[in-house]
Amino acid sequence: MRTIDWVDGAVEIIDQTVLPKEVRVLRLHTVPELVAAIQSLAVRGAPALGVAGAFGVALAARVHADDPAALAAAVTRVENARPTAVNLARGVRRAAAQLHRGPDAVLAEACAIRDEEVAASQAMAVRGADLVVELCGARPRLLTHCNTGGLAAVVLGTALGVVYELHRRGALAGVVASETRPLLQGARLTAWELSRWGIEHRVAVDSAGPFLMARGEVDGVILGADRICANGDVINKIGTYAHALGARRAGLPFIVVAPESTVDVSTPSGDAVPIEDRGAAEITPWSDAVNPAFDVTPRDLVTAIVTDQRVIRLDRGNRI
Ligand SMILES: CSC[C@@H](O)[C@@H](O)C(=O)COP(=O)(O)O
Repeated sequence: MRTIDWVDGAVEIIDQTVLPKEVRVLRLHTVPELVAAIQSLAVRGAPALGVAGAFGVALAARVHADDPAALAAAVTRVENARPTAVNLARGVRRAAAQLHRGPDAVLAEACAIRDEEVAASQAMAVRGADLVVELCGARPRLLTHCNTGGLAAVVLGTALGVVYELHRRGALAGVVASETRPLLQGARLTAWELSRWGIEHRVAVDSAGPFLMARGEVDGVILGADRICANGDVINKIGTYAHALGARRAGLPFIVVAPESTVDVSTPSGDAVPIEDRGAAEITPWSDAVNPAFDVTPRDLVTAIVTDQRVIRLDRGNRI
């Protein structure tokens, strides 16, 4: 099942704001509807955002075919809907590069991006599972954070695709899904996807992660990325850095799985990445708040990055 697609002239997504209580399909016909879905996290996760961005340009190209100024403004709105995951701007720019050839060419490019992400998920699952067995043992217990499944990547996913592949091989002893405050992508979305796949798992509060590692309850950490910088710094959901510190202290492998579409060599390091702050309303009605949605894990805490094309062993000095 594709969690985002182009169907009969509209973008169809599974509304991730209402899972797991309800499986609701949303049809998005306009750029404002698509931007609202991105900003509410009805569609989210770096690879899925790349596809959403490209489909957004396809919507804009149809509606504003005769109005170049309105078309440019709509494309910019989609590109700026969220700032951190590089896939969104990248998907938008790739699709927008076809605008001079007309709406059908834009849609074809967006569908190509979708298909590339599907293929990338399958490649990462196999390569990542091989690496996990090498680094974490034959039947590891893994901790993951946020949601990196098909919901975040059209089908299968990045880190969660690796988890699925290990399960398929009979090479998985357990999964801890870190709940992922404040929007609970782990407790709601990852738990839902693991249940659908028949994979046993336990949800833990985010702050339990480093303690579970110290107590010997997991053999490795595997998660995704929203942007991988030229120096190897990894930008991912807030809480990732704490898990990386815990893994280092416990001597555990810390593995990042992301497609090449998330690798951004034009961003030199984590310092240069705009980190979305989602405001106080998401976390407290009583106080001002600081609510960074992502953090920066420095490259020296990362054991390896698995993409659809390669394994980058940062622990061995490999470079992006
Ligand atoms: C395969 S998804 C990798 C990342 O995009 C994921 O870990 C993440 O941080 C998503 O953040 P979100 O704010 O839910 O879009």
